Amino acid sequence: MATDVPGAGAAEPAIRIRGVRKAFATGGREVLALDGIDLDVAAGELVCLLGPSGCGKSTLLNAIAGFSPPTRGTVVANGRPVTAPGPDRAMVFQEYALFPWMTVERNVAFGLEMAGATRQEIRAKVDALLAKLNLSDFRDRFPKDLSGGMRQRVAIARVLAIDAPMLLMDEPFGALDALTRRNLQDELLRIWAELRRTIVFVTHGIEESIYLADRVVVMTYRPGTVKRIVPVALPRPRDPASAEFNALKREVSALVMEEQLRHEAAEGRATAD
Ligand SMILES: Nc1ncnc2c1ncn2[C@@H]1O[C@H](COP(=O)(O)OP(=O)(O)OP(=O)(O)O)[C@@H](O)[C@H]1O
Repeated sequence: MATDVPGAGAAEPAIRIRGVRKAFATGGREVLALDGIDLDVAAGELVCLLGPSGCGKSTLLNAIAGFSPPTRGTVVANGRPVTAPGPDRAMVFQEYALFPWMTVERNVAFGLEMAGATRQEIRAKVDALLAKLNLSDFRDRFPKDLSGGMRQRVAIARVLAIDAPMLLMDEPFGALDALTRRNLQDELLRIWAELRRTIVFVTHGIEESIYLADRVVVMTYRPGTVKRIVPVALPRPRDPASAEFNALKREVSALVMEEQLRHEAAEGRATAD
């Protein structure tokens, strides 16, 4: 089917977003968070949603997750219209979302227990995931005894345990220091290369988006629309010090900066009102 929708190709995409608009009513006022979003994400693709605070990245991710349906437009994921959260779309949040009263092992096993897996299946899968994420020595610890990076690893292991074909990640590494962040980015890329899940990753880190993504979707400040899609054709592992990486970083920074300035101008107007 001929189409000019960004990302649209011959194969059925993993995510098909058409005409999505999302308005929130707050204090008698309407906030238009998203408008006219058209986007396709291919199966196995890693796409970053990038833009300044308030441009609607989380709102769009929540619409894909089924947490908050759009006011208008449609989201189809894995061939089915999204009307509610589903086990085919696993979410990873910035604040880990672990059960504090469960050990690492139990946290990772939880989704499998809920799905009715046998004790043997659970044991095999949890062992493999803990090994994959370098957590085997920490299986009996509680979240409070782990660093932020470790907790986020547990959160990722937990989501991988349920075998969702799609991972939706909302600034998952935003609270981590630079070194831990790079480590987890590398682990995510390693796991993604092995398992080839579809990943939609929200960030406001320009370097992070270019380091990770097949395509960076730069969004406009309110209402959030797709401003530009920047394909990142650099081979992995990517070198942030390389000339090619920096050329892309300059291009994406300029786009984000335009929206940041619009954001500041809008806030200035709101304060003056
Ligand atoms: N439940 C809500 N009620 C009212 N307004 C909301 C609600 N959720 C989001 N908004 C507004 O919609 C806009 C987009 O918010 P959203 O959180 O999606 O942006 P974001 O790009 O993810 O920002 P950040 O990077 O700060 O998380 C913002 O102006 C926000 O205030």
